[in-house]
Amino acid sequence: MMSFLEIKDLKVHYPIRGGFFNTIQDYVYAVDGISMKIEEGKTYGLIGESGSGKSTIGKAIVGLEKITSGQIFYKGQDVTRPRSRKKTNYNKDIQMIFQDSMSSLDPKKRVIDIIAEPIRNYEGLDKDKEKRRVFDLLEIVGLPKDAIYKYPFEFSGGQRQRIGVARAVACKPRLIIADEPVSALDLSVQAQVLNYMKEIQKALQLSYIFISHDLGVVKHMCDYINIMHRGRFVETGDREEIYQNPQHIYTKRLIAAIPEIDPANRDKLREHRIKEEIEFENKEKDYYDEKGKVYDLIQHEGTHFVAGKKEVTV
Ligand SMILES: Nc1ncnc2c1ncn2[C@@H]1O[C@H](COP(=O)(O)OP(=O)(O)OP(=O)(O)O)[C@@H](O)[C@H]1O
Repeated sequence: MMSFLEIKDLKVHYPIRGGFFNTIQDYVYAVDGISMKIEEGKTYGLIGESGSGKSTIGKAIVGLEKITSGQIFYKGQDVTRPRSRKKTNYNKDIQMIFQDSMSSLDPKKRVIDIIAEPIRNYEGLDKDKEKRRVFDLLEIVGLPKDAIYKYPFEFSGGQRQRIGVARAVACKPRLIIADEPVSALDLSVQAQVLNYMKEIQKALQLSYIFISHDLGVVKHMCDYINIMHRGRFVETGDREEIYQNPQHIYTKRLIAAIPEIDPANRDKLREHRIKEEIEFENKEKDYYDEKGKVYDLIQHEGTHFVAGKKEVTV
């Protein structure tokens, strides 16, 4: 299938200023050369530890973060510069939702105004049609009609996250970038939110970029997974390739860190985790250069790519 969005060699570097004249002393290489292709109806995981650059990629794609270099193509058009985005509907078609629904939803606004905001920005429907659309959206995300005149604080965390999703899908986007959308929620509520996100995906042919630090959470969501470390992809592939046949020492370590629910297996898992930690330390120089930078990706097989020195990965 053809991809509708392509990210090429994206870099976002933040200057670190200091000294008497507040000059640039160095850079944080938050995102340092990542490429992705997004197809319709698919889910892509962006997984890595805190600080690996996941959120920065999401924000750079939706225009909340300035891109240092690289390109974004949408429907074949170069939309890297914000000014070039209008004619392709890029800003309407690519939406982002965040982990903390309490701070991302305006507490002074009622649900109708929160959800209708993008509709007002992009479609300008008359009041009746707008209200009907908001009712439809509430139904899609499983909230009652009377939610419409309430304020965000009147809902639970899981319900607020549904409001965030309703707002994100209000103008029928093609891609939603979901930044840790369930990590602030209880386990049981996490499953509910993930399930309806999947249902909405099917109904609307949506694609997702799903950001998480936890490979366990995204296991059943993602078709493709990009494992991220130090601003770069260390391993990319489809779900089976990553979970069943991980190649990079960092991916192996992340998989070993997935919590074990069954108490009978916990000791075994702890041993496995320690083994992977030792393996990581012993083999680090094969997978990272002398400055600690992740090597370029090399094809392992099919859609499975692994960063490392050639002799290690083939
Ligand atoms: N505005 C900024 N100025 C300077 N450095 C920044 C800025 N925003 C992010 N960073 C740095 O860039 C790196 C990547 O941050 P980012 O938030 O993308 O990571 P993340 O993988 O999403 O982590 P988390 O899961 O904690 O959100 C971090 O080292 C972070 O400290």
